[in-house]
Amino acid sequence: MSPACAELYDTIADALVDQGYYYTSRPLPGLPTTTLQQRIAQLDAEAALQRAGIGRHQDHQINNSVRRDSIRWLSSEHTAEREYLEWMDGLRSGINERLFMGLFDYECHFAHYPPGAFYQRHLDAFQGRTNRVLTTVYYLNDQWQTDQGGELLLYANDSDRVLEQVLPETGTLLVFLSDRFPHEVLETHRDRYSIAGWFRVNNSLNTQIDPAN
Ligand SMILES: O=C(O)CCC(=O)C(=O)O
Ligand SMILES: [Fe+2]
Repeated sequence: MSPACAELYDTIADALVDQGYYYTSRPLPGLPTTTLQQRIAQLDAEAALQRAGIGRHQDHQINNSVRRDSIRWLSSEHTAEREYLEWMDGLRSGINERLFMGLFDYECHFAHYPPGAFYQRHLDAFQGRTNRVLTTVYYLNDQWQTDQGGELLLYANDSDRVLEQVLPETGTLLVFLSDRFPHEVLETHRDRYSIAGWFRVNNSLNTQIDPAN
């Protein structure tokens, strides 16, 4: 691990302890941008993204009033995707070494929100009822302007207080405890690309489905 990474993991771990989330709009060392932008553009052109639903397996359903994005899960078969997954695996060990969170694996999907798309306020996990413990969102849109909508609003738990209003600008990364922070994606006025992911614990006793993803 390079000193730059160790320092970054310290910063992220400290932020998670202090406030439950970490947010930076500064591109991070080793985290790809251009290759992932090219990859999602290619997938989009090939119509390889599919409308996201809510609920899992037999409960999976498309609900236009809740979310209107299209997604595709990343896999390590493609170079750009693998580099992203490897970076997140480094972060996983970095956080485990510092906070003993027992993060076991990581899953993530590309998401495309076309103009008019949004995702209503939701929690990624309910307390004690999921194995998703830490959410990441990474953005891939150059030159996002404040009048283009599509911001992510991160709320304080059980209140309407907005903690962060995040422009989905290339290189911006947000990491937060999945069961603590309600959030929403405001209606976007231009195509909006991102990667949403979840670090999970290995909780095989847990049979509950995850809400909303
Ligand atoms: O794209 C974003 O800003 C957040 C997406 C999200 O909340 C989710 O996929 O659960
Ligand atoms: Fe979410």
